[in-house]
Amino acid sequence: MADHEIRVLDESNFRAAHTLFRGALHSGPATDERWEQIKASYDPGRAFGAFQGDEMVGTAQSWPALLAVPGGAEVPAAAVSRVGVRADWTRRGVLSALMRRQFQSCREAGEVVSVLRASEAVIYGRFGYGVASRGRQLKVDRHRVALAPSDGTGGRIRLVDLDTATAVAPEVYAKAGLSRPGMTSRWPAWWLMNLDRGLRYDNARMAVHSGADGDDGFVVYVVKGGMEEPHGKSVLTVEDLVATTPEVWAELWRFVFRVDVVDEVIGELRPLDEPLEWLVADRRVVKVTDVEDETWLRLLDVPAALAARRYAAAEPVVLQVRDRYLPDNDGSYRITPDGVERTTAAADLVLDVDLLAATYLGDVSFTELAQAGRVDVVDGAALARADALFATGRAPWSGTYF
Ligand SMILES: CC(=O)SCCNC(=O)CCNC(=O)[C@H](O)C(C)(C)COP(=O)(O)OP(=O)(O)OC[C@H]1O[C@@H](n2cnc3c(N)ncnc32)[C@H](O)[C@@H]1OP(=O)(O)O
Repeated sequence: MADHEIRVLDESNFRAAHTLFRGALHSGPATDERWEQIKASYDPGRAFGAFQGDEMVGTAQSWPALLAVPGGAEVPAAAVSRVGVRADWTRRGVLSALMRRQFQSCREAGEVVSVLRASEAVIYGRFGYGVASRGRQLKVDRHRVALAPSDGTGGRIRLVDLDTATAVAPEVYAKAGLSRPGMTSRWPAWWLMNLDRGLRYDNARMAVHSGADGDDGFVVYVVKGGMEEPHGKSVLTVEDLVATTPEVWAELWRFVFRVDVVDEVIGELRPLDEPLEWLVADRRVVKVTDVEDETWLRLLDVPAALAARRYAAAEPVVLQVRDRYLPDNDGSYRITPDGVERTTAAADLVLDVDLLAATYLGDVSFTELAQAGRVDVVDGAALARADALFATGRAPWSGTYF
């Protein structure tokens, strides 16, 4: 019998859970002032604790969100976060128990998928999470930036204060919509924990673009170094950039490159196919310094998830999916451009549910996975069919870090 039990947390133990989570990541407890802001981000019924008696030894929580899938549908998703097990309790099955409980409760809430950002890449694959989108880290020497000619947008960019920022940003985000596979809606606590916190405590700035139809894009950035340190490099990091049109996207980046007393511009977890190189005259000034996993995706309800996305024109394929944690997902699925059905027909390709998640938004092809020996190939010709069916026009990307 397990030496701990999982319970739903309530207001009386949210703070202890937060302190436990921060401790697991080697940070100290939040101050009273910070906690006043953070406590609203705990959703009753969505946070769990692992207890031995009255002592909490592990925790995990989530927020309800929507995930955009290929074809444009938005499926109910759990955005999982604040996962931690006390260092003296690790490797005793506490996270495994928390995950099982969380899966159960998310499925009861009708959530089709869950998404998270992983502190370490070795943790979540066993629970059926796969890397479904990635981002690239960019470094630009601002002194070498010459912007390619442009007519601009005819709009205007203005710096805004905290009150305006917190009013405008969610509206612009809604206007822009979840325009690529992998994007998620942003829940109220996300804005609080990111935009509000950044502007209030971390010296972030927000610039808003407005055009003929009002506010239609914004960029949040923070500048560090420079004047604070003698002879230091001044580095501007783009934290968030949301645009309703490609023209506004370009104008916001041009604005960023024009901010004075900046030596270097950094973009973190930017889309793999963001055409920043084409915005500048010399494409070599845009250095890709890293490519990292962004969305870890768990298909909680495989039939519903497969049915929610669209498929490109190609001959059908039968995928057999293995799911150790949620065995009712186990089985074969016939995928066609017209829809998906469970089938007893022989499988063409066999793969684990974490790898299906990796293909789901279009980040990796079946051929690539098969080449690495991660897919069992029954019919080699099916790889090209599966790749064609699952192909999407754009690299999946979320842009919402939590
Ligand atoms: C979404 C987010 O919040 S990401 C943040 C995640 N949190 C952290 O990184 C904080 C620091 N780490 C921790 O708190 C813990 O190590 C956790 C939460 C990652 C894992 O908790 P544990 O209770 O130790 O996991 P549990 O005992 O259930 O492990 C299950 C399996 O995963 C393996 N595993 C779990 N975490 C790790 C890890 N970090 N590295 C390698 N293997 C791991 C275990 O060895 C075990 O393998 P087994 O089934 O073959 O025996």
